[in-house]
Amino acid sequence: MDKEHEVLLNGFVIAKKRYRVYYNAGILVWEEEAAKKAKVAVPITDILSVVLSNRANPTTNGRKRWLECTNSPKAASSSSTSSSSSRSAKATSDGGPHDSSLDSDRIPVLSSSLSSTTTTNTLATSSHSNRDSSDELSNSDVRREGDFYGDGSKTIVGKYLIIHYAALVCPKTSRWRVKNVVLHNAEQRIVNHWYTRLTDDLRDQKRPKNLLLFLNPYGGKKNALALYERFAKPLFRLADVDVNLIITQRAQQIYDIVTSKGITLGCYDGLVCCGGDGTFAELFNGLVARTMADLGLDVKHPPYLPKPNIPIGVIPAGSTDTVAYCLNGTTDIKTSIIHIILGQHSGLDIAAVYDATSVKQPENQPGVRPRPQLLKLYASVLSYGYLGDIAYDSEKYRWMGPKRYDYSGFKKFLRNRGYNGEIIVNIDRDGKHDPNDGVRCVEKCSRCHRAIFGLRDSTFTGGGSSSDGDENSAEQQIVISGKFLMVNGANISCSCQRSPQGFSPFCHLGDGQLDLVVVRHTSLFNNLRLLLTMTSKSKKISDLPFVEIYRTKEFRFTTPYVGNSGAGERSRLSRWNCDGEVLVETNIIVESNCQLVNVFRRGIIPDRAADTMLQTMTTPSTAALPNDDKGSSCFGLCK
Ligand SMILES: Nc1ncnc2c1ncn2[C@@H]1O[C@H](COP(=O)(O)OP(=O)(O)OP(=O)(O)O)[C@@H](O)[C@H]1O
Repeated sequence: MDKEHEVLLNGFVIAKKRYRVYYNAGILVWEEEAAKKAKVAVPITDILSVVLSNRANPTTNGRKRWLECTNSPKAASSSSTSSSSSRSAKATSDGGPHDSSLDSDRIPVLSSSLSSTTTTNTLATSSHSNRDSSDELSNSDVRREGDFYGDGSKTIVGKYLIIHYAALVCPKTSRWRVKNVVLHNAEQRIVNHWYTRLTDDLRDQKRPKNLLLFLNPYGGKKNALALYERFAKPLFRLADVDVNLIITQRAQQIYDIVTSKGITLGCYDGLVCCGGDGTFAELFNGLVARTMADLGLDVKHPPYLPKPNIPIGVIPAGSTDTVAYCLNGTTDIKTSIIHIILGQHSGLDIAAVYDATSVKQPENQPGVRPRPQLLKLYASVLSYGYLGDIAYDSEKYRWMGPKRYDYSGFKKFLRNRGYNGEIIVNIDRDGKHDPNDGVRCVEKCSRCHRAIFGLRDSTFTGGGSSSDGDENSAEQQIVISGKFLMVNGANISCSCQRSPQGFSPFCHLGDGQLDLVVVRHTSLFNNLRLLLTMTSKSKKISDLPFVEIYRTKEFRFTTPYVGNSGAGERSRLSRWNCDGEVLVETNIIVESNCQLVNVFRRGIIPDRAADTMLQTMTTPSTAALPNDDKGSSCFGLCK
C-alpha cells in the first residue's frame, strides 16, 4: 500500500495512560482509550521533530554545561570577529555539550569594510550543522515554559517516541509554542515503524534546512544576541536547521554582504535577520538589489523591481518590530522562530521610494519612459513630518533604547510643526479599494490571493499618469495640498504593541496597494486626540476629522521648497522616516510592488477560527490531556 493511504494505528502509553494513536493523511491523532472524546490532532506540517529515546524523561545531564557557555553573550560577541571552527564537533558520548558549540555557527566579517574574499571563504567553510547535534537543547525553556525538552539519542533504539510540535496557545496574542508528546510502546518494532514513517513525512515537508542569519546586536535593547542564544538556537537545533550566523558590526553591513557578488545565496533556503524593522529593511533592500544586479539591471534607475527567489524572515529584537507584529500578530520571538522553522511563506508587498528630481533615460532605449532614481524600499511605513522629525531627532538618543521615541516624540509633539506640501494620488473610481472596508488581512487572505493572481500591468506609471485624461480609466487622480502634521505611506497596517490598530488597520500585506494616511496640521488638542487614538485598542485614526486615508498603488509628494538654497529653506522641510531610518530627499514618488518578497509567516488566525481550531485539537477540554498539553487556552494572559 502506498504511504499516503496507509493508516498507522497503535496503542501507546502517554503520561501513564493508554491512548489510541493514529496517523493518516498527514494528521497525527491521539485519544485516550478510557475517555474517547479527549483527542488531540496535530498535522505533520506543525511537527518540528521526532526523536527516539530510551527514556521517558531524558535527563538534562550535560545541557547545563551548554547553558553556562551560551548564557554569556558578552563572551560570545567578543568572539564573533574571530575565526570560527568549520564544523561543530559531534556530541560527546554522555550527550554533553559540543566543544565548539558556542562559536561554530558564527561567520567572521570585517568591521570597517566588507572583504568579499574573506566572507566568501568563510561562508564556504564554516557552515554549522545542527543535524548531528540535536541534543543540545536549552533546558532554560524547560524550566521556564515547560513546553519542550530534548533527548540525546537519535539512533534507532528506544521505546519512547518524542514528538515536538508547534501549537497556537493563545489566539488573542497569536502566540505559538513548541509542545511535546511522549509515546511509549513496549514493542520496539512498532516504535521504529512510527519513527520511520514520521521522519519520512517530515523530510517531505519543504522546510528551510540551511539559513543565513544576520543578527544586529545594536538595535532595540541591545539584547538580540542573548535572545538568539536563549530562544532561537535551541529551537533551530531541535528542528535540525543549519544556521550560518553573522553578527553585524556596523550599519549597512547586511546590505553590503547580501549584495556582494562573492557570496552565493543560492545555497541557502532562506535569509533571516534578528533585529528590528531597520535590520529587516537592510536585508530586503540588499536582496532586491542583489537580484537586480544578478539580472544585469541598473540598480540606481531600475526599469522594474525583480522578485527574489529566496524567502526571508525576521526574528524580532528591535524597538518597535512593526513588521514582525504585522506578519505574525505578535512580537513574540518564539512564535517568529517557529514560523521560520515550519517554513510556510507568503508574499509581502514592498514599497519603493524614488527621487522625483533625479530622472534618467535608460541607455539605448529611446522609446522607454525615463526612470527616477530608486532611493529605498520599505516594508512598514514612510512618514513625513511628525514621525520623520522623531526619527531624525531620536537617533541622537539611541543610548536610551526604545524610550528615545517617547522623549523625541514628546518634544516634537509640543512643537506641533506643520509642513506644506502637495500630494498627487491615484484612487480607483468605483471604490473597490476602500481603506475603511473593515476587512483585515488574516490567514489565507482572499484579497492578497486575488492580487497576486490578478496581477495585470505592474509597470511604473511615474506618479499617476496612467489615468491622465482617460475618461474610461478605473483610476482617478486627485491632488491634496496644504499644511500637514504628517503624511504617511503605510505598506502594512503598522500595528504594533504601542499602537494595536496602527495607521490603517485594514491595510493588507500582499494586495499591491498602499494606504496613504494624511494628517492635517491642526491644534495641539487635536494632536493629543490623535496620539490617544493611535494607542487605543479599538479606535481608528480614520474616524478623526483631520485624518484622510486613500488606498492607492502609488503617490507623489512635492514640497514648495527645494531645500538646497540654504539653512532657512531646509528648516521648513521635514525628513522622511523610512522603516525607522531617515531619508532627506523630500520630493518623491512612492510605488507599491505586489508581493515583491516572500516572507516566512503563517498568517494571523482570526480569533473565532483559532477558537474553533483549539476546540478541534483538544476536545472536550484540556483537562483530560497529558500534562504538556494543558494550558492551551490562556485567555490572552499568557506571557
Ligand atoms: N553593529 C551595528 N552597529 C551599529 N548599527 C548597526 C549595527 N548593525 C545594524 N545597525 C543598524 O542599526 C539600525 C537600527 O537597527 P533596528 O532597526 O534593527 O533597531 P531599532 O531601530 O531599535 O528597532 P525598530 O526599527 O524596530 O524600531 C539599522 O539601521 C542598522 O542598519
